[in-house]
Amino acid sequence: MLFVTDSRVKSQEVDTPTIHELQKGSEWRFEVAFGTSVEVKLLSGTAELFGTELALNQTYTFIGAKAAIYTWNGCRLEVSGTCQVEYTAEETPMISYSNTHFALENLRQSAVAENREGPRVLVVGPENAGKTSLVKILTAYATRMGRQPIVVNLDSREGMLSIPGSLTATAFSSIIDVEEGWGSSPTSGPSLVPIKLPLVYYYGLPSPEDNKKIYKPLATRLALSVSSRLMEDEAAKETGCLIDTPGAISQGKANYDVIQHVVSEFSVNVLLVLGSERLYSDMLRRFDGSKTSNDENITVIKLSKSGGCVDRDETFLKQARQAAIREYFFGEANRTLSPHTQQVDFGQLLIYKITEPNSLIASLMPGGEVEGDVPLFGKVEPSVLMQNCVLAILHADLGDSQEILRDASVMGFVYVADVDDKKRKLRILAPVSGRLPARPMVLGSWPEPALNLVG
Ligand SMILES: Nc1ncnc2c1ncn2[C@@H]1O[C@H](COP(=O)(O)OP(=O)(O)OP(=O)(O)O)[C@@H](O)[C@H]1O
Repeated sequence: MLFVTDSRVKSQEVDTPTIHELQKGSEWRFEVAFGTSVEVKLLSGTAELFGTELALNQTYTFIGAKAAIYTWNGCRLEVSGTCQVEYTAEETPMISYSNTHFALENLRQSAVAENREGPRVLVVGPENAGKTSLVKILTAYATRMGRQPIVVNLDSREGMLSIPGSLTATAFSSIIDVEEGWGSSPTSGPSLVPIKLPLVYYYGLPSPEDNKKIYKPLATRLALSVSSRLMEDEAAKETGCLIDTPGAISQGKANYDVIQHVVSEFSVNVLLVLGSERLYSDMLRRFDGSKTSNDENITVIKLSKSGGCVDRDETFLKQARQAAIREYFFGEANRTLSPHTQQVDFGQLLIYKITEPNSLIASLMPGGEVEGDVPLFGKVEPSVLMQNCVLAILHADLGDSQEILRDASVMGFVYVADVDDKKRKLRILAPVSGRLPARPMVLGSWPEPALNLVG
């Protein structure tokens, strides 16, 4: 979801606003394409978007959004602009989602009483089952009660407070931005909603299956950071963590090893299974009644998928990824950032390409002797193929081994605006000014090259 003040977009909003009267327990579902905008204002009553309350009389602008505004007690909404799809639904799973939140609250209270960690919650389910939306709702409900959940995103297809391709962990102590969803964390400049700074790892591939030898260790790194944060930070310890996952690990037994890995690394004690009877029964068989490493029972809970969940087509998802990359560097209308371009020589950069064992290119990678036949990364020379790609700068040193590169977190991302093969120079867009640090950089294949970021 994006907010922009663009005259081309605004000029389409000439129609008079529509008023929606929502009965208690219902939601207004809407879809807005990229390139058009819809403005929503709460005129009376109370309403929330994926758990985050809307303020009365404030105008929220949505671009490239598929979402729902739910009301517990009834409300009036004023809507301007054209939605691709919009309707009101009386039947929603919100009561069971809120019961889940209160069940987690009970676990948090007993964790405090027994000086243990709050629940570590894993959400699994097929693609578009509403996993991310549920994690947003549970995060928003927890923060509304003054809790501080750590939210972990293990879905590299979409970024959470970072660009797609990354895996993150973030402490949420303040509200989620209504217009932005998770949004991206600003690389510079002020923000209306308090800034959340994620810990970022770059996986650079769309699915865990693409390279489990990188994916699983990254999940382990995140789990280690989360557990040390839970040890050090009382508010986070009481609340526990909420983990979002990619649909791919829930679709077929071939990837259950990834679920097993995440459950054991994060000491997950609550497994929420969304929208699949078969997955629920598989998870029950595998985990129900088993114990975590700290001897707590693992509980598996089935939740139904919301009828509002929409299958997003590839064009929409691609536009969302492009918007997330643009936003990382440039921010949005109410929070513009100041990225900086600079020329660098080919020789100044050390770039590694992430290996995809399933792809043929991998077999052509030079060097590397880690784990079996295929190296994790291959050194690559800058070339025009990198144009419009994003590179992750790692918290690592130039001579570090493949395992250290694999386990290193991300300092920030840069964008390759231009490559001049003849002069052996690149034009790089960085979020902040100053010389690029002398650190290894990683090129993945996800997200795909961004279009025209600097024109
Ligand atoms: N109640 C709802 N009304 C309208 N849209 C909704 C509703 N719930 C979810 N959506 C939308 O449906 C889409 C799929 O939901 P979501 O991203 O939560 O699923 P997911 O299981 O995380 O998907 P994936 O596995 O692809 O990451 C999203 O665009 C989301 O905003």
